[in-house]
Amino acid sequence: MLELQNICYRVSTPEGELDILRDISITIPDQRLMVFTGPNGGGKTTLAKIIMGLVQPTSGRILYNGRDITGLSITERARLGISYGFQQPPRFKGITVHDLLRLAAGRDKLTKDQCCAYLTKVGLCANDYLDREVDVSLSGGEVKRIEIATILARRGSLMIFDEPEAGIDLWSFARLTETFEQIHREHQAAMIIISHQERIIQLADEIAVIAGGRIAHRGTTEEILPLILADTLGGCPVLNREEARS
Ligand SMILES: Nc1ncnc2c1ncn2[C@@H]1O[C@H](COP(=O)(O)OP(=O)(O)OP(=O)(O)O)[C@@H](O)[C@H]1O
Repeated sequence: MLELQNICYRVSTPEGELDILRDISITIPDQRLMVFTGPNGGGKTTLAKIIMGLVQPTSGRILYNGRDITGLSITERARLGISYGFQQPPRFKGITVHDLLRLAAGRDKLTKDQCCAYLTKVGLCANDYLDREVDVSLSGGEVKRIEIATILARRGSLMIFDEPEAGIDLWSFARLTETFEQIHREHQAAMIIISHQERIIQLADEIAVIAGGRIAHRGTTEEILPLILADTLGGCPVLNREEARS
């Protein structure tokens, strides 16, 4: 179980101090599929990076399975089973897709067939990709899918995907959605998926709408999706309601 307690993140800018995240508290039980959604710049990626240890919160605590991991490095968190797929994945010149999958799997020795299975889950054919370098010759959508395959190969207990739909074609997206569904159905891991896609939002056990550095709203798909899909001519109804309350 992941517990975020009163997470704040403040940065100094030439214009002064800027609060990116303001007192975020949320608990994500094991095997839960949580979707973070909300307007651009709301703070979703920053929160995901704080969970992974890429960004250190200004204040607040992160507990994973009861242990305080706030001060742990990325590597230590990865060892505990947390993995994160970047919104814009890095490339690794000189490293093949096969190497990357084997590195991700760690001690598990991956056979070619297993690599093939992971690539298939993201809509890629192993024959075409296993020996290719993860360099600039790959398209954005290909790198994105390869990175997601490495997260699957890691077999962690908490997988965080940052806009997995970005740059991915409709066919691969459908395959990817099935993969998320399967992981969830088979209780393989907890997942946090940052997404703006209705199809992914529909998979969620719970949705958190993050806006202005706060959790503006939380609820089930049934509660949140109609609000998001409602007429937004006057702005986001979820957020408007929050503003009216405060
Ligand atoms: N180090 C920083 N210095 C200044 N501003 C920052 C810093 N890190 C994040 N921000 C700002 O904080 C806000 C939240 O960024 P973040 O990437 O978390 O948003 P997001 O909800 O993931 O957005 P999107 O949906 O566009 O990916 C943005 O306005 C961003 O420019």
